[in-house]
Amino acid sequence: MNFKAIFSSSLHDALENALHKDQIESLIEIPKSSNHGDLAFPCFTLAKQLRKSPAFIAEEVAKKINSDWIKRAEAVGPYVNVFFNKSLVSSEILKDVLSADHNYGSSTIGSGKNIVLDFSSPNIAKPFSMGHLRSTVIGNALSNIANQCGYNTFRINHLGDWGTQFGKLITAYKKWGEESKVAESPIQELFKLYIKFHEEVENQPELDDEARKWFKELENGNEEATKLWSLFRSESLKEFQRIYDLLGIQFDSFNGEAFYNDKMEAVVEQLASSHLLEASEGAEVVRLDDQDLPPCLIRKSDGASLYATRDLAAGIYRKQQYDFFKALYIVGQEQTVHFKQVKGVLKKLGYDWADQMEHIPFGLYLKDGKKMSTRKGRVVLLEDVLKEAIELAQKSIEEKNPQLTDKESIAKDVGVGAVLFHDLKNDRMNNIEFSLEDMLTFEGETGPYLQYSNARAHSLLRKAEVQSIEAVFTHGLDDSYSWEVIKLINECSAKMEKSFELLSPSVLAKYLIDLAQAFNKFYAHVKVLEKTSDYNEKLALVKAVTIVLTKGLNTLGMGAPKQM
Ligand SMILES: NC(=[NH2+])NCCC[C@H](N)C(=O)O
Repeated sequence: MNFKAIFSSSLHDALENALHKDQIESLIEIPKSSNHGDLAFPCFTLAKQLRKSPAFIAEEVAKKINSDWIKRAEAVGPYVNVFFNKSLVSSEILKDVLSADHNYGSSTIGSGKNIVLDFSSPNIAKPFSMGHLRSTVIGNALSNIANQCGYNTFRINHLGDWGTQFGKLITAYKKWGEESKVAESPIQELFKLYIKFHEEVENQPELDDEARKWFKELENGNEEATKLWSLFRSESLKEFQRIYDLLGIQFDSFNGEAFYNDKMEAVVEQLASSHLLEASEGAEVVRLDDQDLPPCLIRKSDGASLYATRDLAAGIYRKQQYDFFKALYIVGQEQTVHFKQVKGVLKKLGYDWADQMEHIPFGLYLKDGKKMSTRKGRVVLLEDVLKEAIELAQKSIEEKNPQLTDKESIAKDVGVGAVLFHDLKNDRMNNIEFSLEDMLTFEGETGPYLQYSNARAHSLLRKAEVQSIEAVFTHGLDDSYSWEVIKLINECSAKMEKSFELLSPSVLAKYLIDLAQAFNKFYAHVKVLEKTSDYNEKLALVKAVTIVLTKGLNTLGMGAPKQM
């Protein structure tokens, strides 16, 4: 139900075409205090046009407002304030929600359009960093939000599984590596080897040449190199998969950088034949001075390809494969220049669709105000974080609700949800202070608070012991607490769309907090289980809250347990 459209259409009739409908709609305001109505129309623009005082016009217009949905219109100074017919409107909205059920909130604005999301994309043989966590969580939520808006999505994990570092790793593994250790804890061992390489190279610079040679071998398909590389890759993937399983996140493709190994030559040739490739200190680059960007390095002096070369090939491949409406790259802000360069080069090749590629950056995780990094000892391993969150959730359930049957899976939903929500409620560009305690409290703007509100609504429905709620409402709800909840429920699909438009899950996250807060106020003031004449309506509202909260939580990538 579109409140603004109802009001503006009624205003349009009242104003006898003095203003255009769109113009009216853009002028309508939501009053700060609900004492001033649900919507208000300021009469200044009209006053100028008609050369009468705004207050006089407000009086005239208020008298002419006439709609079944609107209970009362009153002039207050220069404003026309309207109050909607709460019982009529709420019955209508509740009918909508109950009949749409879990489809409520979905829309079709994106139907027939494809969105490619490149997210998570950790680097093989390196720990999964907090930055990768943010990319994973934000990318997953954006993909779900896009689906709710009707878009088709393709979720791609662009694994960092190619590049000169694999030459280093092969060199180090051949010198110091042990197969059994790598099999036991692959990423830890491989990362150690990588660090050892960097220590040793200080005194033995020839190691660098060896590493370069091995990467060349790898690029040329040498059997030994390829075998080692696939071992590193598959062992690392196993570890990453454990994290994805914990998070409940899936991908459509794990085509990482290596996938483009046989697709880069074509791009390089195209660049050459378009006379875009220039020699620079033995390497080959594309100059982007005209875009105020540093040159994009395409090929090193030894012929090896680069990160950017692979992203160029990937961009072209994805356009062909998915004919995307948008290609989103959910990657930390430190790669801003890189993505500008990739787009810049593609545009120079005449690919105007490069404008449909969008880098979606995000801020850092901080610990005690400093960047949480994998290098300087401030490393926090993600799997440990998630496991600790789950354990803490389990303890709290054990204390609060020891008789629950499904404790383990609920603890997982709550623990993981806490970590996810702590991230997603922030505007994505903000830095986030990492604190497990803050994440896991049941009060304030947290994941557990949302999940708990939803579980509380479910528990009311269980206690009411009704088989099903009939969507036939004879009374309607007309108290102010229900009304606040109803108005929020009605915003569900608009919030989904806004979240996608701004490519920010925080819009949805904040909306869910508002809804949970309004519901908890309702719960505190309205005796839901008292068999009043509007008993059925109250239960319908509670049911509608569970539908919207569950939809919202799932869209953010969180579980929505019915009990906790
Ligand atoms: N198409 C891309 N470049 N995606 C992002 C890759 C992120 C990269 N593996 C990193 O960890 O920094």
